[in-house]
Amino acid sequence: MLSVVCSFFHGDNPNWGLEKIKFPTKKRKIMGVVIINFKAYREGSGKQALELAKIAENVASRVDDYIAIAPPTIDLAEIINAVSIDVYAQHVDAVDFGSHTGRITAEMVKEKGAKGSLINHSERRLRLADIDFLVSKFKELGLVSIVCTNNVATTAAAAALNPDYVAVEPPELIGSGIPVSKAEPETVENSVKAAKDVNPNVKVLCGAGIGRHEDYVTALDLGADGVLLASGIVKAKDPKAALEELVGLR
Ligand SMILES: O=C(CO)COP(=O)(O)O
Repeated sequence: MLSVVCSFFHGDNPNWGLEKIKFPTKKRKIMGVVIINFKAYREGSGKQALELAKIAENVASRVDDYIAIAPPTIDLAEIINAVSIDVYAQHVDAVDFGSHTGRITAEMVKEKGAKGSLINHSERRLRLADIDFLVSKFKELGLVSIVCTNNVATTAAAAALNPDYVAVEPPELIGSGIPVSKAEPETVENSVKAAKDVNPNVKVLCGAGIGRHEDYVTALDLGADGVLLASGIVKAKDPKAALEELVGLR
């Protein structure tokens, strides 16, 4: 996957006799997965969630990267009806329909049109047996499973359950603005290796502190299929500009 990336053309070509001219860096041509988790941020819920979803849809329409969103559950139905990009839940409970007050089942989010869900986010951890239950249930229902993990060992364990994606996010870097792909490249690289050793079909995302184009490029260079991110876009002063920068449109 080494150079899916090839996204930089630093431009002085001596053959053209234009040594002195610096051509602008051209960023596009990176086609990974970008999943934006709105969490329970004020900027990512209610009316603002809808605005953010439309921004993601607009940017997605201008690139070949796979851009999807995970808004709060309460906003899922409205957003799914309003945009054409894939929408994921942030969490579902490991239960079937039944007497479970306040719970959300996988069937419920599927009925609303969700593409899948994050499972076991570090802010919403589950027991191993529950993760296994959900991954199997998602397969039966045709939902896409994204199992979040915190390190190399748990990434390998999650990959063994055969989800569609694993997403490694060191909790100490979440929301820090310090990108995992720069601060802990070995975590990303070794997670990719460990996950693919166990399950060559699983796709691997990394997340925590990702916000800039170079963080995304580095993640792909390290072998990841893409990034899972939140605050870098959701809490940005100008989320549209931030997402455009992330995917290399500016
Ligand atoms: O938890 C995350 C995405 O699920 C990462 O959050 P930040 O992008 O805010 O670090």
